[in-house]
Amino acid sequence: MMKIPVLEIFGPTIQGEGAVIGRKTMFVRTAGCDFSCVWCDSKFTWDGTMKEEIEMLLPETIYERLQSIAPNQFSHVTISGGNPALIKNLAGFVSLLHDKDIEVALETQGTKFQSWMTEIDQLTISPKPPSSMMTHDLDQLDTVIRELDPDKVTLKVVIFNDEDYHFSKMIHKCYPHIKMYLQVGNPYLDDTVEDHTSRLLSHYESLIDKVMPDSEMNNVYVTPQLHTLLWSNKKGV
Ligand SMILES: C[S@@+](CC[C@H](N)C(=O)[O-])C[C@H]1O[C@@H](n2cnc3c(N)ncnc32)[C@H](O)[C@@H]1O
Ligand SMILES: Nc1nc2[nH]cc(C(=O)O)c2c(=O)[nH]1
Ligand code: SF4
Ligand SMILES: [Mg+2]
Repeated sequence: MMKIPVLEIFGPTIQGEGAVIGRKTMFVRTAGCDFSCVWCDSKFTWDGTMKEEIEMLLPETIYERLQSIAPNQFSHVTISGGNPALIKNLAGFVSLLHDKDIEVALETQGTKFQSWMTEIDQLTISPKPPSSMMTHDLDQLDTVIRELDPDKVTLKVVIFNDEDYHFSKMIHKCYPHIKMYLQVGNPYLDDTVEDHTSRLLSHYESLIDKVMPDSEMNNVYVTPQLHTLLWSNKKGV
């Protein structure tokens, strides 16, 4: 079986984002991304600063590591990155987890489709808004979304400003049948910032204030990143 480039294995913790926010889960974070968002909270997955720490691991080894740090303490694993959708051979890992009765979630930005993605229980696609300084190829996004079961997919757009909000509305209009999460952007990537919780909550409140009067956004979920409210942008939580 093929090996997977892994940068972090941690948990149990709460899933801080999206459709299963609050769910007790383990995280497996893969290395490498095809984007370089200016506000990426996991830059170490692609900027080269941690390249010595990347381990090429077999699915069985990742499972053993998960069990050794949290023996029988989980029934859910979230795969994030970087962009785990760059990896051609995650099928074996996903089916190994399913064989053990473990649910599997995946975080990706929607630039690549792999056949194993149809096996994921909760797939979050997070198209990148203008503030990221990335230009999302919307045809590519559409190709990925068309391959997936709408009931297992959610969209999650990170919002820092009005342009991002407009972008989220455009995406929501294109895919009204897919659940849409608006997630407030975290500008405090240095986790030593003072008062991060009250600052983040006030950004969250501003986003709520934007959405509530908007009759075109009656079907959306508006969330903070729960883990950053608690722990700022600390690694490994
Ligand atoms: C680090 S990314 C990894 C998965 C994939 N590359 C993606 O972007 O969807 C995980 C999630 O964190 C979100 N994210 C990254 N930086 C953020 C920030 N500064 N504030 C809020 N959300 C952020 C991304 O949009 C994505 O939904
Ligand atoms: N607790 C927690 N929840 C998360 N949800 C998505 C995360 C990610 O980095 O993809 C993340 C993360 O890094 N930590
Ligand atoms: S796509 Fe995800 S991992 Fe890649 S740079 Fe953007 S936020 Fe970071
Ligand atoms: Mg994160």
